[in-house]
Amino acid sequence: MNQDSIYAYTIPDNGRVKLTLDERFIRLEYSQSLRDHNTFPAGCLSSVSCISPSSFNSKQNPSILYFNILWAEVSSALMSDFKAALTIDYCTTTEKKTAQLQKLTLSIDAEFVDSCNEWIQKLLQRVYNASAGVVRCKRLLILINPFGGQGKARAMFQAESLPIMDAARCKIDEVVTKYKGHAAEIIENMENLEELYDAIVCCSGDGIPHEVFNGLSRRPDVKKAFTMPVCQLPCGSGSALCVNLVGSKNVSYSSLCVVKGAPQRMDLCSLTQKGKRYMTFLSQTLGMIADCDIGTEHLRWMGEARFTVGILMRVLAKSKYPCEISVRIAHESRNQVRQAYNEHKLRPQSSLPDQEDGLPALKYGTVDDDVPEDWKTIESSSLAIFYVGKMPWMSSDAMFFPAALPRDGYMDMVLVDSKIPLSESLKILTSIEEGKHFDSKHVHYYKVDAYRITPKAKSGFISIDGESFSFDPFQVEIHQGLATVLSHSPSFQAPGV
Ligand SMILES: Nc1ncnc2c1ncn2[C@@H]1O[C@H](COP(=O)(O)OP(=O)(O)OP(=O)(O)O)[C@@H](O)[C@H]1O
Repeated sequence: MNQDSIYAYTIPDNGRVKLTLDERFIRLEYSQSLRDHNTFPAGCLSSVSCISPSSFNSKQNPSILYFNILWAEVSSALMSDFKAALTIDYCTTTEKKTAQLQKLTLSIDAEFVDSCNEWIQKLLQRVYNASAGVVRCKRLLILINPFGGQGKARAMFQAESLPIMDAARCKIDEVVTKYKGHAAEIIENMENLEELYDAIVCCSGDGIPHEVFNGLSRRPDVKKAFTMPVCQLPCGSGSALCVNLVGSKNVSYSSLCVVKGAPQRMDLCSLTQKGKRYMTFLSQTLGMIADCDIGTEHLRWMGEARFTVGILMRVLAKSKYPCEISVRIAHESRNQVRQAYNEHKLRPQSSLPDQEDGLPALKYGTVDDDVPEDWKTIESSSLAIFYVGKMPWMSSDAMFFPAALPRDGYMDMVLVDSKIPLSESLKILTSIEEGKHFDSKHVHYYKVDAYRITPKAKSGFISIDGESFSFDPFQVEIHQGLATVLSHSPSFQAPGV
């Protein structure tokens, strides 16, 4: 027998199955009699149900992608007829990035238990690629916001995520947040956080990751704290962190990606306002978008649709938001932004500057200091959209920043004036889903590394990572690769520019 192959038997009909470790998947070959009768192993109702469509070779030779495999083991208790049970826990996945937990149970001859265990060790090395930083049996701190989204976060976690994490032998500690700010407190104050857990999983919208990054920034050993990977299960009305890292709003598929994720560095920004310093990982906005985000709380029951409805109402009303923006622009024209995107996309993770001890010093001071002389100042009495983002998708139907990259050291800034024709505003609005507004001449798209915004209206909304902030001037600057996220891919799940 090839050492990458083992033989097992289907239960109860005892058909012979050869399982071979291929490059990216286990190949299953059934004996002729099974193929003739079109029967497949228990836990595998048909050839299609036990494979991922992308790895489907033929009906006769189904396969299970290593990425989809959670665990495998041989039971120590012998079954009847001197046989032991081999079980493989895995997920079937679809092209739309949904996942369903499956279990394949086969029997093996008792005399082959040792060689089967050796085969399983080889399998698990491929399933969890340690050299790529993938940790098996992860110890996960799950932070659940019971009110996130439509209040279903806990039930979603229990039903769709926990079975997958259990099957992957993860160690789960669940904490339900009790009040706004609780997640930040937990992260700031937990002793030995970095020794206890392999990742923090936010079972929520984007509010809890925002709190987690701020909690990490307040820990005594900031440098070490920011090596803690953070990720999200999409259980809120806005779950942009997950949409960008996973490319799906399916909780089961996102759970598979948590199990298979490895730490990846990501840029994080500092924001100063009214004498305080905060961390922001996703976005800052004032004007129409903030109005729709914060000003549509009464439409929360609509889920993500509340953003779309809110924007449409304001575009039709030609709402404007006077402000002064001072900005340090790195790439201004569309061509420059495209070129920067393509250069940075290929840059390896190892080229990041070494992180200093403690929270990085602010290169450009705070919002209370003078604006640096080389910044460009834009005064606008008719601005409609001021939106700055660090990730392409702001929600699963809005790719506002198609050129955003995880660690290029820039934020992407979008400015749109309210004076453009209504037809153009509507065109921009309908092209945001696929990021096509990037090419509109009415959209100003910059890559920037720092800016300040001063609202000129008496009242209004400011939204930072989807959280409501005081309607006062604030200043933001980027820290390249400061944070760590847990992701199965080093890139964002967006097509780019
Ligand atoms: N137990 C709690 N009670 C009240 N608020 C809470 C609680 N736990 C967390 N929060 C706060 O709820 C807010 C929204 O959280 P989250 O982002 O998870 O949900 P969401 O419904 O998706 O919201 P959004 O889409 O606006 O981000 C955050 O500010 C968070 O701090």
